[in-house]
Amino acid sequence: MMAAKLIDGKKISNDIKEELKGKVAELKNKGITPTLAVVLVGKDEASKVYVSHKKKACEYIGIHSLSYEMSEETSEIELLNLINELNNKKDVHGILVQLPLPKGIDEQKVIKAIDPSKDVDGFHPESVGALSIGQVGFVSCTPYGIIELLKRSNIDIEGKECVVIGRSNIVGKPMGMLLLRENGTVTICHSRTKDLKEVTKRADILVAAIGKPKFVTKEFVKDGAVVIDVGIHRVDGKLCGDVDFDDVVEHVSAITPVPGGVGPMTIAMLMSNCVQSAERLG
Ligand SMILES: NC(=O)C1=CN([C@@H]2O[C@H](COP(=O)(O)OP(=O)(O)OC[C@H]3O[C@@H](n4cnc5c(N)ncnc54)[C@H](OP(=O)(O)O)[C@@H]3O)[C@@H](O)[C@H]2O)C=CC1
Ligand SMILES: Nc1nc(=O)c2c([nH]1)NC[C@@H]1CN(c3ccc(C(=O)N[C@@H](CCC(=O)O)C(=O)O)cc3)C=[N+]21
Repeated sequence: MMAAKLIDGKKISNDIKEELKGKVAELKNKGITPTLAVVLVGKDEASKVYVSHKKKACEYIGIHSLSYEMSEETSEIELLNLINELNNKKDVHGILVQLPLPKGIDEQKVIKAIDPSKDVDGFHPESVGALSIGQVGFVSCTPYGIIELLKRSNIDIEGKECVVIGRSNIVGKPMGMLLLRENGTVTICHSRTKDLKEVTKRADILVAAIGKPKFVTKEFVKDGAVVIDVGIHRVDGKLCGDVDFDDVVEHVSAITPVPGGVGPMTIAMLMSNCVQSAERLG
């Protein structure tokens, strides 16, 4: 039995937002108002919630947010035209197209249309490429937020066994790249991994991004490991993650809760990327 330390993503994200407020004030003194364009297509309920959180965070920090809500019937061409328009607007510093997009719209094509210098989600192939070869570019907000959570909780990554469950383009893969950049020894698991539990039990730092509620139980976790829960699910009206929190909490040295862990950090890093973009683009 050990006393697990709760990693407070809400508090750490608030610290980051306070720091950003100062930077936004400096930019405004120079006549620059950081501006984020948020594009929401269709009627996905979860997306609406996340987008509203993003707008609220912008307001709090002083970032100007432009909102584009398009119907479920929007065509790919209409969306590409809007992105092109936003690419050409000098006073827009960040463009975010909320995923998932309705069926019939090619997500990769849409992401590719965003000017990489405004790609605050870090999803453009150029941003992904930059991350993988160690060049400057926007980093995907969720994994970037997880690195900040670890650093600000004084958890060392260097030399540690880091295991990521999930290999999506927006979480698992960039997470692996970032942990590698921090000199972790990285393993990425997925649905074809054999003996998943044997692999995850090696982890000093275990990141769960599977998309299955309470999937990770204590059988997956080494005593004293650090567990980061990326998952977010609404089950019986309550939020939970990919980790069975109550089952593992006694066995870990530190863990992120859901809600109040990784989610708020995703938003904070999006804000950080917007400010960075405004600093670069002017
Ligand atoms: N808090 C936040 O800010 C964010 C939270 N999320 C949440 O994080 C979770 C993951 O998101 P995302 O990466 O987009 O999800 P995806 O569904 O795109 O990816 C899930 C990954 O998990 C793997 N997987 C699925 N089942 C198993 C299994 N039984 N054993 C091992 N691996 C498995 C899949 O493997 P394979 O590739 O082989 O199919 C896939 O790589 C979701 O709950 C999502 O809602 C997402 C983004 C941000
Ligand atoms: N282009 C794009 N960029 C994204 O960054 C993106 C996306 N599409 N599509 C969906 C995922 C998911 N995501 C979350 C953001 C905030 C919370 C968040 O704020 N969570 C709160 C609670 C949220 C709630 O109340 O439901 C928490 O965990 O405490 C969660 C998940 C961003 N994503």
